[in-house]
Amino acid sequence: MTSLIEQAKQKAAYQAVDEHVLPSHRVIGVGSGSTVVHVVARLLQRDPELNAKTVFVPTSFQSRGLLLDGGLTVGDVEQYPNIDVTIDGADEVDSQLNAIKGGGAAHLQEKVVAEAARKFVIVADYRKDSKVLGEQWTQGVPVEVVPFAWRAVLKKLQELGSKDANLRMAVKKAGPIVTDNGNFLIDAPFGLIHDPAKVLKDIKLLTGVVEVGLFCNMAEVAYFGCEDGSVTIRTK
Ligand SMILES: O=C(CO)[C@H](O)[C@H](O)COP(=O)(O)O
Repeated sequence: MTSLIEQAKQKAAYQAVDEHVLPSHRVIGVGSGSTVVHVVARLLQRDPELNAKTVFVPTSFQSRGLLLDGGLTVGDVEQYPNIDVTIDGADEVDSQLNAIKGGGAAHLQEKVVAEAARKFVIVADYRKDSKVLGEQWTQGVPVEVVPFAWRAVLKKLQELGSKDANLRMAVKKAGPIVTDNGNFLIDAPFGLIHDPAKVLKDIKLLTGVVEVGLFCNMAEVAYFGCEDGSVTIRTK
């Protein structure tokens, strides 16, 4: 039996695909994570002739695999810098549509693919819906760092106020997780984040930081699958 959470993810993903992936679109950005599995499932239900005329730009090893397994054509931002729409999940979304991403360690490519799109759409279940970032997602802001600089960046993050910042460790591998880009990841909790754009800027300026999992003023719309089976749509 499908869990409530899984149903919520599916509802949000299906509705977002139905409302934002248009027959005229030729390049679609596809995010990463468990909600995006449902995005790809819905894309695969479209007219195969339409999908054959469309290129899909993945944001991780995981989403590339989903697209290839589905027989879809994949491309990258180097070939397709102008994306019609990108649909991705999120770890938390605030009332202004700012988001924390990077729970799956993929936020660098996710941000590039989202920024390349004319429209960025978020899909999530009800647990991700917050007024202020940091309410629900308490493990911290994901910060991708070059391995050489991790300890220096950790210290700077602590100085910025994230005293519990920590290197994300791997499961089923000794040592830290390594991102798809060969980097390390620090999770930096900042409590409630009332001004995410300021936190993003402060962290991004630290030498050795590659990308920060704060997506500010990027999403045009978010779809939240709710516990009662409905979908809440938040627009700017
Ligand atoms: O940012 C991400 C990966 O870096 C994901 O979109 C985010 O973690 C949400 O994942 P899920 O849909 O599995 O809850």
